[in-house]
Amino acid sequence: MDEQSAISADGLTKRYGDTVAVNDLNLAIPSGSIYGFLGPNGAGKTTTMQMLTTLTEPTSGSASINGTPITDRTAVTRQVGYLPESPPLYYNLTASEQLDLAGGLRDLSDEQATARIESLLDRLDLCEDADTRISDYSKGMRQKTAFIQAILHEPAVVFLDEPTAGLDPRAARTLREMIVELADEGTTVFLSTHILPVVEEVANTVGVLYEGRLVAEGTPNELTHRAETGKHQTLEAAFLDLTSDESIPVEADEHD
Ligand SMILES: Nc1ncnc2c1ncn2[C@@H]1O[C@H](COP(=O)(O)OP(=O)(O)OP(=O)(O)O)[C@@H](O)[C@H]1O
Repeated sequence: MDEQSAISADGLTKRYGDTVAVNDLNLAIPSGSIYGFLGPNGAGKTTTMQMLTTLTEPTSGSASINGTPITDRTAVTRQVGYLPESPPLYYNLTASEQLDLAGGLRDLSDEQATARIESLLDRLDLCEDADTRISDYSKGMRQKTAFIQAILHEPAVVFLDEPTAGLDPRAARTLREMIVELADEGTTVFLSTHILPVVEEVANTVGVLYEGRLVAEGTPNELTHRAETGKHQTLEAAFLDLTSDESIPVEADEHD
Protein backbone atom coordinates (compact mmCIF):
# COMPACT_ATOMS: atom_id res chain seq x y z
CA MET A 1 0.00 0.00 0.00
CA ASP A 2 1.29 3.48 -0.81
CA GLU A 3 2.32 5.20 2.43
CA GLN A 4 2.14 8.63 0.79
CA SER A 5 -1.55 8.26 0.11
CA ALA A 6 -4.13 9.90 2.35
CA ILE A 7 -6.56 7.14 1.39
CA SER A 8 -5.32 3.70 0.39
CA ALA A 9 -7.33 0.61 -0.30
CA ASP A 10 -6.05 -2.78 -1.31
CA GLY A 11 -8.52 -5.40 -2.46
CA LEU A 12 -11.25 -3.83 -0.33
CA THR A 13 -14.36 -6.00 -0.56
CA LYS A 14 -17.74 -6.03 1.17
CA ARG A 15 -20.34 -8.75 0.77
CA TYR A 16 -23.87 -8.69 2.09
CA GLY A 17 -25.00 -12.29 1.69
CA ASP A 18 -24.89 -12.98 -2.06
CA THR A 19 -24.48 -9.29 -2.93
CA VAL A 20 -20.93 -8.08 -3.52
CA ALA A 21 -21.42 -4.41 -2.68
CA VAL A 22 -17.74 -3.51 -3.17
CA ASN A 23 -15.48 -5.79 -5.15
CA ASP A 24 -11.67 -5.75 -4.88
CA LEU A 25 -11.31 -1.97 -4.68
CA ASN A 26 -7.83 -0.46 -4.92
CA LEU A 27 -7.29 3.22 -4.21
CA ALA A 28 -4.24 5.45 -3.74
CA ILE A 29 -5.47 9.01 -3.24
CA PRO A 30 -2.85 11.69 -2.58
CA SER A 31 -3.11 14.18 0.30
CA GLY A 32 -4.75 17.47 -0.50
CA SER A 33 -6.56 16.19 -3.57
CA ILE A 34 -10.26 16.07 -4.38
CA TYR A 35 -11.40 12.62 -5.49
CA GLY A 36 -14.76 12.54 -7.26
CA PHE A 37 -16.39 9.18 -6.62
CA LEU A 38 -19.11 8.39 -9.15
CA GLY A 39 -21.37 5.45 -9.72
CA PRO A 40 -25.01 4.60 -10.39
CA ASN A 41 -27.46 3.88 -7.58
CA GLY A 42 -26.41 0.74 -5.75
CA ALA A 43 -22.85 0.78 -7.17
CA GLY A 44 -21.29 0.56 -3.69
CA LYS A 45 -20.28 4.18 -3.01
CA THR A 46 -21.88 4.44 0.43
CA THR A 47 -20.53 1.04 1.43
CA THR A 48 -17.03 2.16 0.39
CA MET A 49 -17.29 5.33 2.47
CA GLN A 50 -18.66 3.38 5.42
CA MET A 51 -15.67 1.03 5.29
CA LEU A 52 -13.14 3.84 4.93
CA THR A 53 -14.67 5.71 7.89
CA THR A 54 -14.76 2.47 9.98
CA LEU A 55 -18.57 2.38 10.17
CA THR A 56 -18.67 -1.06 8.62
CA GLU A 57 -16.00 -3.75 8.42
CA PRO A 58 -14.74 -5.06 5.09
CA THR A 59 -15.31 -8.72 4.32
CA SER A 60 -11.76 -8.84 2.96
CA GLY A 61 -8.96 -6.55 1.85
CA SER A 62 -7.47 -3.64 3.72
CA ALA A 63 -7.43 0.15 3.72
CA SER A 64 -5.73 2.97 5.55
CA ILE A 65 -6.14 6.66 6.21
CA ASN A 66 -2.84 8.54 6.26
CA GLY A 67 -1.12 5.21 6.85
CA THR A 68 -3.37 4.22 9.77
CA PRO A 69 -5.19 0.95 9.08
CA ILE A 70 -8.98 1.20 9.27
CA THR A 71 -8.89 -1.61 11.83
CA ASP A 72 -7.62 1.05 14.28
CA ARG A 73 -11.02 2.67 14.66
CA THR A 74 -10.11 5.25 17.29
CA ALA A 75 -7.10 6.60 15.41
CA VAL A 76 -8.91 6.66 12.06
CA THR A 77 -12.03 8.33 13.50
CA ARG A 78 -9.88 11.22 14.73
CA GLN A 79 -8.56 11.81 11.22
CA VAL A 80 -11.77 11.65 9.24
CA GLY A 81 -14.95 13.65 8.86
CA TYR A 82 -18.02 12.16 7.20
CA LEU A 83 -21.10 13.81 5.80
CA PRO A 84 -23.40 10.86 5.07
CA GLU A 85 -26.46 10.97 2.86
CA SER A 86 -28.75 11.18 5.91
CA PRO A 87 -26.98 13.62 8.22
CA PRO A 88 -26.74 12.54 11.87
CA LEU A 89 -28.39 15.48 13.64
CA TYR A 90 -30.45 15.73 16.82
CA TYR A 91 -33.56 17.55 15.67
CA ASN A 92 -34.46 18.75 19.16
CA LEU A 93 -31.18 20.70 19.41
CA THR A 94 -30.39 24.05 17.87
CA ALA A 95 -27.54 24.17 15.33
CA SER A 96 -25.34 25.87 17.93
CA GLU A 97 -26.04 23.11 20.46
CA GLN A 98 -25.52 20.38 17.87
CA LEU A 99 -22.17 21.82 16.79
CA ASP A 100 -21.03 22.44 20.39
CA LEU A 101 -21.81 18.80 21.08
CA ALA A 102 -19.86 17.70 18.00
CA GLY A 103 -16.91 19.89 19.01
CA GLY A 104 -16.90 18.30 22.48
CA LEU A 105 -16.98 14.79 21.02
CA ARG A 106 -14.06 15.75 18.79
CA ASP A 107 -12.01 17.02 21.76
CA LEU A 108 -11.96 20.64 20.62
CA SER A 109 -11.49 23.16 23.43
CA ASP A 110 -14.52 25.42 24.04
CA GLU A 111 -12.61 28.39 22.63
CA GLN A 112 -11.47 26.55 19.52
CA ALA A 113 -14.95 25.18 18.91
CA THR A 114 -16.72 28.51 19.43
CA ALA A 115 -14.44 30.40 17.05
CA ARG A 116 -14.62 27.78 14.35
CA ILE A 117 -18.38 27.24 14.65
CA GLU A 118 -19.02 30.99 14.41
CA SER A 119 -16.86 31.40 11.34
CA LEU A 120 -18.39 28.38 9.56
CA LEU A 121 -21.97 29.42 10.42
CA ASP A 122 -21.17 32.87 9.09
CA ARG A 123 -19.66 31.48 5.89
CA LEU A 124 -22.77 29.41 5.22
CA ASP A 125 -25.16 32.19 6.16
CA LEU A 126 -26.63 30.35 9.14
CA CYS A 127 -25.74 32.76 11.99
CA GLU A 128 -29.21 34.24 12.30
CA ASP A 129 -30.77 30.79 12.65
CA ALA A 130 -28.10 29.24 14.86
CA ASP A 131 -30.40 29.25 17.90
CA THR A 132 -33.38 27.72 16.09
CA ARG A 133 -34.09 24.03 16.61
CA ILE A 134 -32.98 21.79 13.75
CA SER A 135 -36.54 20.37 13.64
CA ASP A 136 -37.60 23.79 12.34
CA TYR A 137 -34.86 23.93 9.70
CA SER A 138 -35.25 23.49 5.95
CA LYS A 139 -33.44 20.59 4.26
CA GLY A 140 -30.71 22.93 3.03
CA MET A 141 -30.16 24.41 6.51
CA ARG A 142 -29.78 20.88 7.93
CA GLN A 143 -27.34 20.02 5.16
CA LYS A 144 -25.23 23.09 5.96
CA THR A 145 -25.21 22.18 9.67
CA ALA A 146 -24.17 18.62 8.88
CA PHE A 147 -21.40 19.83 6.57
CA ILE A 148 -20.04 22.10 9.32
CA GLN A 149 -20.20 19.15 11.71
CA ALA A 150 -18.18 17.00 9.29
CA ILE A 151 -15.32 19.50 8.94
CA LEU A 152 -15.44 21.11 12.41
CA HIS A 153 -12.42 19.26 13.80
CA GLU A 154 -10.32 19.98 10.69
CA PRO A 155 -10.01 16.33 9.70
CA ALA A 156 -7.16 15.29 7.42
CA VAL A 157 -9.63 13.44 5.21
CA VAL A 158 -13.26 14.31 4.67
CA PHE A 159 -15.86 12.07 3.03
CA LEU A 160 -18.80 13.94 1.54
CA ASP A 161 -21.89 12.18 0.22
CA GLU A 162 -23.96 14.54 -1.96
CA PRO A 163 -22.82 17.62 -0.01
CA THR A 164 -24.83 20.07 -2.13
CA ALA A 165 -28.12 18.15 -1.74
CA GLY A 166 -30.94 20.58 -0.96
CA LEU A 167 -28.73 23.68 -1.22
CA ASP A 168 -29.84 26.69 -3.24
CA PRO A 169 -27.49 27.77 -6.06
CA ARG A 170 -25.70 30.39 -3.95
CA ALA A 171 -25.15 28.03 -1.01
CA ALA A 172 -24.07 25.24 -3.39
CA ARG A 173 -21.48 27.59 -4.88
CA THR A 174 -20.19 28.55 -1.42
CA LEU A 175 -19.91 24.90 -0.54
CA ARG A 176 -17.98 24.10 -3.73
CA GLU A 177 -15.62 26.97 -2.93
CA MET A 178 -15.18 25.64 0.59
CA ILE A 179 -14.35 22.17 -0.76
CA VAL A 180 -11.63 23.66 -2.97
CA GLU A 181 -10.29 25.70 -0.04
CA LEU A 182 -10.18 22.60 2.16
CA ALA A 183 -8.04 20.85 -0.43
CA ASP A 184 -5.82 23.93 -0.86
CA GLU A 185 -5.18 23.76 2.89
CA GLY A 186 -4.13 20.10 2.58
CA THR A 187 -7.37 18.29 3.43
CA THR A 188 -8.12 15.30 1.24
CA VAL A 189 -11.70 15.37 0.00
CA PHE A 190 -13.52 12.21 -1.07
CA LEU A 191 -16.58 13.50 -2.86
CA SER A 192 -19.44 11.23 -3.87
CA THR A 193 -22.12 12.88 -5.95
CA HIS A 194 -24.45 12.33 -8.88
CA ILE A 195 -24.05 15.99 -9.87
CA LEU A 196 -21.41 15.59 -12.55
CA PRO A 197 -20.72 19.29 -13.21
CA VAL A 198 -19.63 19.62 -9.56
CA VAL A 199 -17.13 16.83 -10.08
CA GLU A 200 -15.93 18.34 -13.37
CA GLU A 201 -15.43 21.66 -11.63
CA VAL A 202 -13.58 20.61 -8.49
CA ALA A 203 -12.17 17.07 -8.73
CA ASN A 204 -8.51 16.34 -9.49
CA THR A 205 -9.26 12.68 -10.03
CA VAL A 206 -12.46 10.82 -10.74
CA GLY A 207 -13.18 7.19 -9.94
CA VAL A 208 -16.21 5.44 -11.44
CA LEU A 209 -17.68 2.52 -9.52
CA TYR A 210 -20.02 0.13 -11.29
CA GLU A 211 -21.51 -2.93 -9.65
CA GLY A 212 -18.90 -2.73 -6.90
CA ARG A 213 -15.90 -2.46 -9.20
CA LEU A 214 -13.79 0.55 -10.08
CA VAL A 215 -14.27 0.62 -13.86
CA ALA A 216 -12.37 3.85 -14.59
CA GLU A 217 -10.08 6.29 -12.84
CA GLY A 218 -8.35 9.41 -14.12
CA THR A 219 -8.52 13.17 -14.33
CA PRO A 220 -11.84 14.55 -15.61
CA ASN A 221 -9.97 15.37 -18.82
CA GLU A 222 -8.73 11.80 -19.21
CA LEU A 223 -12.17 10.34 -18.59
CA THR A 224 -13.86 12.53 -21.15
CA HIS A 225 -11.24 12.06 -23.86
CA ARG A 226 -12.31 9.74 -26.67
CA ALA A 227 -9.31 7.96 -28.11
CA GLU A 228 -11.14 6.99 -31.31
CA THR A 229 -11.99 10.58 -32.32
CA GLY A 230 -9.38 12.53 -30.35
CA LYS A 231 -12.26 14.71 -29.08
CA HIS A 232 -13.84 15.17 -25.70
CA GLN A 233 -17.29 14.02 -24.68
CA THR A 234 -19.16 15.27 -21.63
CA LEU A 235 -18.53 13.60 -18.28
CA GLU A 236 -22.17 12.50 -18.39
CA ALA A 237 -21.62 10.72 -21.73
CA ALA A 238 -18.44 9.09 -20.37
CA PHE A 239 -20.32 8.02 -17.23
CA LEU A 240 -23.14 6.48 -19.27
CA ASP A 241 -20.64 4.60 -21.44
CA LEU A 242 -18.70 3.31 -18.45
CA THR A 243 -21.74 2.19 -16.49
CA SER A 244 -23.71 0.30 -19.09
CA ASP A 245 -23.80 -3.50 -19.26
CA GLU A 246 -21.72 -3.41 -22.45
CA SER A 247 -18.87 -1.79 -20.50
CA ILE A 248 -18.29 -4.84 -18.29
CA PRO A 249 -15.20 -6.68 -19.48
CA VAL A 250 -15.99 -10.25 -20.54
CA GLU A 251 -14.12 -12.80 -18.43
CA ALA A 252 -11.52 -14.83 -20.34
CA ASP A 253 -13.35 -18.10 -19.77
CA GLU A 254 -16.56 -16.66 -21.20
CA HIS A 255 -15.06 -16.14 -24.68
CA ASP A 256 -16.10 -18.67 -27.31
N1 LIG B 1 -26.74 -3.12 5.08
C1 LIG B 1 -26.93 -3.74 3.91
N2 LIG B 1 -27.44 -4.96 3.85
C2 LIG B 1 -27.60 -5.60 2.67
N3 LIG B 1 -27.27 -5.06 1.47
C3 LIG B 1 -26.76 -3.83 1.48
C4 LIG B 1 -26.55 -3.10 2.68
N4 LIG B 1 -26.01 -1.89 2.37
C5 LIG B 1 -25.90 -1.87 1.05
N5 LIG B 1 -26.33 -3.02 0.50
C6 LIG B 1 -26.32 -3.38 -0.94
O1 LIG B 1 -25.02 -3.12 -1.42
C7 LIG B 1 -25.08 -2.53 -2.73
C8 LIG B 1 -24.36 -1.19 -2.71
O2 LIG B 1 -25.13 -0.25 -1.95
P1 LIG B 1 -24.60 1.22 -1.63
O3 LIG B 1 -25.59 1.83 -0.69
O4 LIG B 1 -23.19 1.15 -1.18
O5 LIG B 1 -24.69 1.90 -3.07
P2 LIG B 1 -24.52 3.43 -3.49
O6 LIG B 1 -23.57 3.47 -4.62
O7 LIG B 1 -24.19 4.28 -2.31
O8 LIG B 1 -25.97 3.81 -4.03
P3 LIG B 1 -26.79 5.21 -4.07
O9 LIG B 1 -26.18 6.03 -5.18
O10 LIG B 1 -28.18 4.79 -4.40
O11 LIG B 1 -26.69 5.86 -2.72
C9 LIG B 1 -26.55 -2.47 -3.10
O12 LIG B 1 -26.86 -3.63 -3.85
C10 LIG B 1 -27.25 -2.50 -1.76
O13 LIG B 1 -28.52 -3.11 -1.88
